Amino acid sequence: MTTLTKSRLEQKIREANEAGRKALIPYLPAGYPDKERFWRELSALDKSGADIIEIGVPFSDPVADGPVVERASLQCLEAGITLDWILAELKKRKGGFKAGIVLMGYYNPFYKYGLDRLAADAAEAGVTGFIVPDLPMEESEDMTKALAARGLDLIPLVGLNTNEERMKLYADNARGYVYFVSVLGTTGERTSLPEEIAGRLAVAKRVFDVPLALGFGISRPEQLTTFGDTIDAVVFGSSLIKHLDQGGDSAGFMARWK
Ligand SMILES: O=P(O)(O)OC[C@@H](O)[C@@H](O)c1c[nH]c2ccccc12
Repeated sequence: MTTLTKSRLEQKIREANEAGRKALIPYLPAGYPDKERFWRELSALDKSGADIIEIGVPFSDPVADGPVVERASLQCLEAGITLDWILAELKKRKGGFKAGIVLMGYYNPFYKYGLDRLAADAAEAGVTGFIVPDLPMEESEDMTKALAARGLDLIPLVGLNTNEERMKLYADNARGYVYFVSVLGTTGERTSLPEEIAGRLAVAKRVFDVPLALGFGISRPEQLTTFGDTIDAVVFGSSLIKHLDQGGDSAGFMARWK
């Protein structure tokens, strides 16, 4: 594949690492907790240290979402949040965020929108990448191509059950960063992370040139101490949503990570 420009997402993570810290990637479902406040929280995340912001596209059958994310995104779905709305609202704010913007969503709404149109409109709206948990690598060529034509990345998800051979296949096309899923199961906070993570991360670190982001079940920096430099970025969703539900704000949540 021809790489026209260096990935903005990779750059964001490298910049954070050069400043001596892990890149921070908060996740919020689009339109959560409500349409207006969502954009305020997004700006607050952007101003309080987010390097990349992952925006969830609500979907009726979110197979990889745990209870907290699922409830939040269903609420957004019921409030009428659509991919069109997300792209139109982002377009109005283009250039307003320092952080890279990634859309996380299931394949069906993207496919229905039309992959070329999606890539064009997303680029216009300032989006820099996509995460599509239910799109297997074997079926991702069309989307990867459509996105690449606009300089956008499709972020691969790898996990504890991804063997080295398969990681190498992903590595051929990996751009932006690799999302390493810390648990076998759905999103959501965990009291402890599986012990085999460190070993699998070490393999991933060897195989991939792009940065590694760890996500699923992360709520505090202390959970990361054992992984040292093998991870370059951290993703958190459920813990941020809960923090907002309990009356907190995004800036307060981000302060934990300073
Ligand atoms: O909620 P957690 O455990 O912090 O995990 C991140 C997560 O919410 C976000 O990245 C995400 C939400 N739904 C997903 C589906 C697949 C992969 C990732 C996601």
